[in-house]
Amino acid sequence: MAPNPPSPQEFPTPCGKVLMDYSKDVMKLGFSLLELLSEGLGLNGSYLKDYMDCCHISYSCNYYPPCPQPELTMGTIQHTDVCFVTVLVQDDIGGLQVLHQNHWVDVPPTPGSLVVNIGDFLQLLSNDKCISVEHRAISNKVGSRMSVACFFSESPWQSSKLYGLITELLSEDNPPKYRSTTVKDHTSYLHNRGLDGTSAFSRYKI
Ligand SMILES: O=C(O)CCC(=O)C(=O)O
Ligand SMILES: [Fe+2]
Repeated sequence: MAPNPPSPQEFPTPCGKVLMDYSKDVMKLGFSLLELLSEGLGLNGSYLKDYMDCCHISYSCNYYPPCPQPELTMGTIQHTDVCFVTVLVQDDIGGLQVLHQNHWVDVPPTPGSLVVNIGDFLQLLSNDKCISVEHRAISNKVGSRMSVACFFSESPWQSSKLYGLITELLSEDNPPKYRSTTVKDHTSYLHNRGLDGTSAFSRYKI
């Protein structure tokens, strides 16, 4: 959706306008979140947005049909998001779960609310101050479910910038836990590896 949104003809007719309108608002929200997260990390408010080579926004629009035997399958398997931040809107069916202290915890839908996830790159940049949450979506037999995840990242195809611990956060007490990587390298590693449910971070551990 950004920086180069598709042309209106490329969208399915019912959702083109609504996605474009939503994009404008969710971008404002995403940039405010990046500002707050920068401040939370003790950095200048514009730090994270400026640090990203080019803010790339993509969507994953998920449709989960009802399933007669949900215990035999999975909606979206365990993973972390390959981005800085994700803003997710879900309908009222439910199914999203996060891994907390080795237990799967439901993230029940709250009308009018959005879910914000930290992604892999923010964990890498912040040296684990922000944690890229393991999550999944389970299937259900109640009815079909939809969710739209908006990822704030950088285009894996357009940038070869190396992302690692933010230098301002580096100190004797806070040495880098991970080696730097590019969005392209991390994305292609995950695509080749597939969704096997293991953490991607062990690969970068120093
Ligand atoms: O459907 C959901 O609630 C989660 C979707 C998700 O994790 C994703 O698209 O990355
Ligand atoms: Fe996700």
